[in-house]
Amino acid sequence: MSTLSEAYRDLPHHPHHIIPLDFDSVRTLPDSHVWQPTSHASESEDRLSIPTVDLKDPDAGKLIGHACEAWGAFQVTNHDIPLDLFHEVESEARRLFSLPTGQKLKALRSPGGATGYGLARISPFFNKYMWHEGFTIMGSSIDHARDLWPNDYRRFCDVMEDYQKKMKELAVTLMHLVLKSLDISEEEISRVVSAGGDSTALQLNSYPLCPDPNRAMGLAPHTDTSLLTILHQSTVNGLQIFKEGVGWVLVSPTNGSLVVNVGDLLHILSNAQFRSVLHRVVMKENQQRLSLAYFYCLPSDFHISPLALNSTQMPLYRSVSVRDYIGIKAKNLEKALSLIRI
Ligand SMILES: C=C1C[C@]23C[C@H]1CC[C@H]2[C@@]12CCC[C@@](C)(C(=O)O1)[C@H]2[C@@H]3C(=O)O
Ligand SMILES: O=C(O)CCC(=O)C(=O)O
Ligand SMILES: [Fe+2]
Repeated sequence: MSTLSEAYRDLPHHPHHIIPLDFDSVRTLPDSHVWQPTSHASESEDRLSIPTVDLKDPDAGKLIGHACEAWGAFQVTNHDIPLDLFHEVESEARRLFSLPTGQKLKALRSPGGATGYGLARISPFFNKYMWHEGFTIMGSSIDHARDLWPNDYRRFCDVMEDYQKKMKELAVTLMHLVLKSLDISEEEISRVVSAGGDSTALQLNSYPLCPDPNRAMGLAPHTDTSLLTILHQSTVNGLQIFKEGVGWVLVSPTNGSLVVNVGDLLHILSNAQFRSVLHRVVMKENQQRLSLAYFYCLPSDFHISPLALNSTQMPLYRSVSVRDYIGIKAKNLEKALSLIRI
């Protein structure tokens, strides 16, 4: 077995970094959740934003290539995924996160597990806790859903399955456009894209209503491990991406558009021509925030190395299996890429 979940199985977490706070029971922000004030690129933040690409534009591939180079992220419109589907997934996510804490803990991610309810995997790297709860799905969600709703789990599973299917199709389309813009041979493109097929994850994120949003952190700065991540954010602001020389730039939700960002695996594959982008979620508004993140990855036994090389370029990264890279990242977080540099 070389599934993605298997790669996470041998990287156990302490329960302190799995079990979220009982958010409903706290009236003031506990000290364990108070972060230093966060900086903003205040002036530029309002003017600058990541590029938007219309997927039906004949130049979409070129535009996506530019966006991945300049920003490591872009928004995509005209993707043909019906708005209703986002609403259905969000409504099921809301149903899950509004369960009583004791009930949610029945689907808790196990210490050596990859799926289920819990804190973000990056939690152990920070000395404060994030104002966040997540639910990770890899393939079928039936086992956890049965534990949560013994008599009424079908709807949740069906909606999540439908969403993952649509996301996979979109991810394949985007991957082809992205890799073509890198001047990679058709053969290599097919090898990478077809390998990605079963190595995906869907993460439901909830940022509950917070008693002191200015001193809390939704999701701490991180890059995704994926090739590409496709994110749907509900109507509430909070996502920021880091742009070199500018600072943190807000990515406002716009109705029906999806945020796509470059992950570490594409960063390696592109020989750093495309950069995995640092992003975080700040607590801006007095509302619960939901997001749906779909990670398109590669199987754990896939050996990844820079492919986008012309005759004069040297590879910047050594070849590494996805399993080993995930292990390096689990120990070193943001230093992982520099640790595999040649
Ligand atoms: C396929 C993935 C991608 C994971 C791990 C695994 C399942 C859950 C994903 C996230 C979701 C939240 C941020 C992140 C940083 C986290 O802590 O868990 C992501 C991580 C990664 O991109 O590394
Ligand atoms: O909630 C968001 O907008 C971002 C979520 C995210 O970065 C992730 O799940 O990796
Ligand atoms: Fe992320």
